[in-house]
Order: sequence, then C-alpha cells, then structure tokens
Amino acid sequence: MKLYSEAAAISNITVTEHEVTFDPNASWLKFHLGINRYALYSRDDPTIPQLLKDMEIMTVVMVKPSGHHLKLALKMRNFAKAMFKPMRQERDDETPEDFFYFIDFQRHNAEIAAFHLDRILDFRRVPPVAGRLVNITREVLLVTHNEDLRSVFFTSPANNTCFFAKCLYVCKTEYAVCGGPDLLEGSLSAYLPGLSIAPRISIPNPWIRSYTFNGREEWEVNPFYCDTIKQMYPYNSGNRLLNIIDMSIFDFLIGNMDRHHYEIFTKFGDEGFLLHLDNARGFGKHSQDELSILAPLSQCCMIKRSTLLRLQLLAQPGFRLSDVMRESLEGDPLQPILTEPHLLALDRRLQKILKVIQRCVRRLGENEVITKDFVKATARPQTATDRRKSR
Ligand SMILES: Nc1ncnc2c1ncn2[C@@H]1O[C@H](COP(=O)(O)OP(=O)(O)OP(=O)(O)O)[C@@H](O)[C@H]1O
Ligand SMILES: [Mn+2]
Repeated sequence: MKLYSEAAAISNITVTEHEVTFDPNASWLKFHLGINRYALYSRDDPTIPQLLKDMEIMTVVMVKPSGHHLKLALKMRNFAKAMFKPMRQERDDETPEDFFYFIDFQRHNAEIAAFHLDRILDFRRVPPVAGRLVNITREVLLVTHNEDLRSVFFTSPANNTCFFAKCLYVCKTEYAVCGGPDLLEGSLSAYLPGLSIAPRISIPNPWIRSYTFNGREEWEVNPFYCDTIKQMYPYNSGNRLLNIIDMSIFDFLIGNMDRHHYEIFTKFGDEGFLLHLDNARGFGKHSQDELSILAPLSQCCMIKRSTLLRLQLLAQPGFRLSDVMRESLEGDPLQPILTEPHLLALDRRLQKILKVIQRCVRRLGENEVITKDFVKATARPQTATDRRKSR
C-alpha cells in the first residue's frame, strides 16, 4: 500500500469529487419508508421502478469495499447506497459437477433474476436489484478515497483494468475481476435502512446444509425432522414455519443451496417477514433440479394458501412463469439476464413443487396442508420474568 501511495502521488492521480445533494423525495428514502411488517414494498409502489432507474444511471460519488467476494458499497449523488456484485461468470456457463455449493461463484445475474422472481411470486422479500455496466476506472478507482480499495487495482496483460478481492495473504490474479477494458457488468442491490434505524437479526436456517465435504445434517437423515421443528420456538406458532416453506420454494426455483441463514427486522417481532438476501448462488445449473431444497415443504406438508394460488396461476398457459420472468427481466439494462434453459427450468420446477403439494394433499387432506396466511402467534419465548413467575 505504501508503494502504491507513492506511485499514485508520483503519477498525480486525483480523486474525482462529485457534489452530493439531499433530496427528501429520493426513491431510496421512499423505499425505506415503505417497508412494513408484511413486505419490503407494496405491490404497485411506483417508488420501486424509480429506484431501479436511479441505481442504473445515478452518478457514483463514493465507493468502499464491502466484506469479501469482490463486493463494493457504492454511494450515489443523492445519498442512495447499493451493493455491487461484479460479473464472474458468463450467462451460459453451468456450475461444474464437482463444485460444492459453498465454493460456487457468486453470479450477478442471479441476484437480478432473484429480485424479479421474488416480485413475481408476490413475496416482495428481496431488496430491489438492478444491473449496471460500471466503468471501474472512472466510477470506482477515481472516486474512491479508500486506500485498501485503490491498492487492489491493477492492469492486466491484456490492458484491462482489474481489481482483487480483499487479499488476506497474497493477491492472486485468479481472484480478480477485470473490465473490458474499464467496463464491468454487475448487480446493484438497494441497501436496506441502516442497522441503527432498522435492526435485523440473522437466524440459522433450520434446514441448513453441512458446510463440510461429507457432513450430513439431521433433516437429511430424519424424515420426521419437521415434527421436531414444529415443537420449537419460533416455529411452533404463527407464520414462521410457513415463511421458511415459502423461502424453500423460492430457493428451489432458483436452485440456491446456500441459504444458511435468513434475516428478519427485529421491530416487526416474530411475525415479520423473512428477508431473502444473498441470492447470488442461484441459477447455477439449469439442467438439474435439486429436490432436497424443497425439504421444508415436502417434510412439513404445509403451504400458505396465497403462495399456492400464486404458483397455480403461474402454471397457467397465459401467465406462465417463464414468460412473466422473461418479460420482467427485459426491463433490466443488462438483459438478457437469464438464458432460455434457465427460464424453462422455472416452469419445470414449478410443476415439481405442485406435485409435492398434490402428494401432501392426497395423504393429509386440504385442510391440513393448505393454510391460512397470517396465523396469529400464540407462543412467546420464555423470558426471565416468565420463568420466575412459573417457579
Ligand atoms: N441490500 C442490502 N442492504 C443491506 N445489507 C445487505 C444487503 N444485501 C446484503 N446485505 C448484508 O450483507 C451481508 C453480506 O451480503 P451477501 O451475503 O449478499 O454477500 P456475500 O458475498 O455472500 O457475503 P458473505 O460471505 O458475508 O455472506 C448479508 O448477510 C446482509 O446482512
Ligand atoms: Mn452471503
């Protein structure tokens, strides 16, 4: 870094300063204000298309690295913030057979497609995501004040501008992304309100996978696993388990095996919706349907009526999921976002979900399987006072 700073001083690199203006009507602010206990935004909220547009074109005024995996936090002229995940993989590359889900690439197009799918499913639990072609020299290197970030930029043998992920030991070029020569595709996910205003907690997914080469989790070996979960707080009352099942349906459709945690806003209590953050490991293989992702649905045999109705609608020829997705994704500047085989896989997977539900209904009857939304929570976690009282 010292050498870099000296080199930068000698070559007289200047940081571009952009004017920042606060606008009380800014789309990101309206997005934040519209978040409620049911969803991140309402169905016809005009703020969301505006926010997507803003993320696509607004001037970037500040950039910081954000964790690992080449993520960047971009700040726009109107104080909007977005998380940038750069393109790592071509649209028609499939994840190699021998890859474990936890070493799979993060795909920027999966983040974009997952936002559209979540909206089409009427969940509205994924923050808005838009694609953008970013000039990594002009919009990142020349606007960042962050020394760490500036120090990971380099020029490749092919004369393209590239940068590394935060390197713990030695920066290796295989962990870098390069522009062509400066332009790089990426996904921009609108930031949620800060944790001090809208605190969230991250909770392990009860159907978490083992993150080792040959480990097995209990749900993979115990067919009655759901009975245990149903007894446990917070899955023993209210909507939480139904929300987990919704999430498994979403993940099965996108082929995401990496849902180790989910987040909720603490202010909405146990009844709040689950955030579906980090969908970058979806859409890795179109030729394979990973049925184990559906374990919460197939083991618990429960689904919200609203979710089922939406899935049935999207299986109708006039509202076919792949057609609705194709049309929705055409609105993104980086279109086409998904190749045809990935779009068609959605229809095939939807049929498989409906089959699992049919089997449940045949076995247990509609009343057991198809559940009303917004079941009122009855169970509460035992607090210290409760325990004292019951003694
Ligand atoms: N749109 C968002 N707004 C605010 N915070 C977000 C947003 N998206 C993700 N995050 C937070 O940042 C964390 C990391 O993001 P994400 O999981 O998408 O990236 P990742 O590369 O997989 O990183 P990690 O390895 O840390 O999980 C998430 O767990 C979440 O808490
Ligand atoms: Mn993650």
